[in-house]
Amino acid sequence: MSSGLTEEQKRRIEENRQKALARRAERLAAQRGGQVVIAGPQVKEQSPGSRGDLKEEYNHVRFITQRQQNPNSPAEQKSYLQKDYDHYTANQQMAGSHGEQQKNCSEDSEQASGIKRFPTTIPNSLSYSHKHYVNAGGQEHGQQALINLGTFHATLSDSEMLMNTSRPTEREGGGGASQASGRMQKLTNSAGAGSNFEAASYKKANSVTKGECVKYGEDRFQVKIGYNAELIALFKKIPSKSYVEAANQLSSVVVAPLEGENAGGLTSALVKGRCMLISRLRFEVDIGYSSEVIGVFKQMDSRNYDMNTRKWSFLLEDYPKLSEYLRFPVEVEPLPEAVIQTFAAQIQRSTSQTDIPDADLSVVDSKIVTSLMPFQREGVNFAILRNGRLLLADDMGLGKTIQAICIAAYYRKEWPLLVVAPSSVRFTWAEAFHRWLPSLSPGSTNVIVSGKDNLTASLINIVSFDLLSKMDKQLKSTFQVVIIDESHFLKNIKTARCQAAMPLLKAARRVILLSGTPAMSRPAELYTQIAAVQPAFFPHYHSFGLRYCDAKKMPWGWDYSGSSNLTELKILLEEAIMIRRLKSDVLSQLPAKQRKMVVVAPEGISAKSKAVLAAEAKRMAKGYGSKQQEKEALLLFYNRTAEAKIHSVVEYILELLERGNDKFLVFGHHKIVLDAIVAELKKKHVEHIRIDGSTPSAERQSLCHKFQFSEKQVVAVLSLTAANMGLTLSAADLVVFAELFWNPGVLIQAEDRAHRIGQTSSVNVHYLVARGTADDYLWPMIQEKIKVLGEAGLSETNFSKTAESTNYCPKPDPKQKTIYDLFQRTFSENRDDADEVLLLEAADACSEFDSGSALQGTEGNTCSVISTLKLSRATVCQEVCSAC
Ligand SMILES: Nc1ncnc2c1ncn2[C@@H]1O[C@H](COP(=O)(O)OP(=O)(O)OP(=O)(O)O)[C@@H](O)[C@H]1O
Repeated sequence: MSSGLTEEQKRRIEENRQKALARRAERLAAQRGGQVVIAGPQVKEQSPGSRGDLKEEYNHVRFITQRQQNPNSPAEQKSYLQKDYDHYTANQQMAGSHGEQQKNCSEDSEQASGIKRFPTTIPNSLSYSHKHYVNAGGQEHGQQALINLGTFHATLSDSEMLMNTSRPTEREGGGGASQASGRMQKLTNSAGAGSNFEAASYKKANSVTKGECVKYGEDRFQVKIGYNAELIALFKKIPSKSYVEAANQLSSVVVAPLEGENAGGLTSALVKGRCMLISRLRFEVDIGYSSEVIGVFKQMDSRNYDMNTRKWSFLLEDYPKLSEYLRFPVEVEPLPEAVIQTFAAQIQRSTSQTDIPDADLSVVDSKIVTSLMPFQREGVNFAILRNGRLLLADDMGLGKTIQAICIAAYYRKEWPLLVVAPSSVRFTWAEAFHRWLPSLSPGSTNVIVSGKDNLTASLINIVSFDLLSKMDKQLKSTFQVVIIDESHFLKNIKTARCQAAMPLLKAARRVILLSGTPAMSRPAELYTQIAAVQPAFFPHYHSFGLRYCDAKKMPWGWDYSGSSNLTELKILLEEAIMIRRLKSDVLSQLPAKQRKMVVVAPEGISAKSKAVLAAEAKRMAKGYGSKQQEKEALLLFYNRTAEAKIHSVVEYILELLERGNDKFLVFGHHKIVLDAIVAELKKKHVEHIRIDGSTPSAERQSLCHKFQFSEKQVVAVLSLTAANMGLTLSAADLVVFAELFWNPGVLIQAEDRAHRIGQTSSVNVHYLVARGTADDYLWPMIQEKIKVLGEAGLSETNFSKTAESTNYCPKPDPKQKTIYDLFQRTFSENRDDADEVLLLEAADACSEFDSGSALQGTEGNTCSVISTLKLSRATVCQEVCSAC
């Protein structure tokens, strides 16, 4: 409403108002007479200069400060205001830190000390059971006297005021503020409350007269209110525009302004706040100061005041009562519907589930059930308690796969199952299903390799994110059970993969999202995953954004990149959506190393490479005349494997980076592999170190130091043969083998660059294995060798039990058997002649370039493989082997 006042009128009104305030402060100070003493913490006197530091939420403090800045304010008045301010400061502390804390500690001492305590109940007179209408014309209307306050700008004539003098009784007041009124409460303007909180609150406890403004004719309004002498006195002294504001400064009066107006036309009249969940049982109200609000708070049995945060909190069971009491013009943002739904049991005081019950997993293969570690079993229980819809956000390497398979198997009757995963791990998923669920028949997994494949061909269908978005026609068929591996790949709602997946997820009965890093930088990234698990929680992104992303309107639209109410979001997630354990939480249940075989995507291997490898295998299957020829053939096969794997290896490393993995080590043997990885890292501006045979020893330590202590260094690219010993790289807890090696000792030593003193975590080891390559023979051989070493107590770690790899054996066809035997013979039977010799040959051939190599100083053998290939040793060695 526009005032239409001249500047002079405004100034006079303001002056009058200041005077009224000053008078009131004086009167209240006299009433106190220095006798009301509040026990509690010593209140620090605030200097005027310090006011600017006060928190914004205390609107009344701002208000007072404005006045003090008013050059028209009399000096005398200033001193009152200063007094009021000091009182406010003292009482603010009392109302909160002291007032509430003393519920526990000072109420007893009060009696003993004779110190007066702050009243703890809201007056009954806040109700509307008796209305007294008084008008400026002085007509009394029966029981209802109308105070017609004239036009908004007029001055009230003192003598004309007639009042109904009947006072509301305790009984008439009913049992509480808005309970009786059933309508919105008007709580005081913070300015008034702040100006003399202590005395005001004290009086308020005994009697509060509640009223409201209503329109009366064209340009007038009335105040409907019960009798209140203080109010009448005030009305007589001030200009009408200031009535409501001034009235609300009286602690014994509550007047709701005209609809659409704030009291006295001031925006500060509203007391604004918001409710936030702070634990599974409690919520907090963050609100501007108001004595009445505190009065309401004190009616709640479960109230608690936090001295540090200066905030009030309550049990959720008080939420309905409190939200009923705190109504306009107390504007309190309620708890989101998602929170109310999730914590309905606590709100309704029914007992809430604290322990997750053990699910009956008798329908699931016993192999997987008995293999679950205790925390994994808890994860499965959590999922089943939530009807198979969850985000499993365990740290990397904690076995999300086994848990997801177990959860999905619990709902086996609802299969076919869809698994959506990064393309590099699709085959690893297929292997894992067969490993953990031996009851599955061999043909029950269907790995989709092209957009033309049938998405529902088998009981278990595994597809990459990218292919899923290309199979839109088939997406019409729904799956009841869906697993999404690395679900943060869906964080951007605009991507094709997300748009393809979301309808599927919303339609499915069970949704199992897996991610070690569900959000990497901001809550906005969680929205799609929350919507996938609980579509009803936040049907609109905007409401989620407002609550948790500190959404801000910008000239170009809404900015959701911030964060807000994170404690509440965390509790909500943990209660209804997500289970997340960090490695450190479950370290005692974990083995020191967790090895995993990753079957890389075969599409990464070109048709040409496949043909070359097939030709090599065919030749090998025929056998050779001498051992030397056998060795040479094997090494050639190994070289070809390296070439073939490059693309898939690089893809896997990029996926690890996309997941936001911390530092990790990548070991490879061939120079072309390391070169390709490094080239890609450079392209993507990923900081890394590289240590291979050409790295001078003087530089190795400084590179290691850089990797260990610089946050920026993400990847260490290492030569299997030149960097498997003597280096400490424990800043990483993930080791990736881009290539296999026939000597498990070398692999274990390489793993131990991360798994060594200084390592506080369990180390994850990923072996990248490509089908149709030398890996088909190397991998089972490595497993076998490590098993033997472990059984003989010669290896600290083995692949059994928790670190066991997938069963990955060459198919029992005669050709493969021959090649496998060839590998076994060459690399196992005669270790001195094979493993070390082959390894050292390469190093020896180029030791002149490799002064710091771990292999330096080893008795050299000639690089017989190379020489028999009739190529220049140095050239081939440099081209092939990264040790050089
Ligand atoms: N209970 C278990 N018994 C045996 N092996 C296990 C168990 N839990 C996990 N593992 C093994 O630990 C390794 C890591 O598990 P998995 O790949 O499921 O972890 P993850 O949490 O999915 O990690 P990432 O986030 O890297 O994908 C795998 O080799 C897996 O087989």
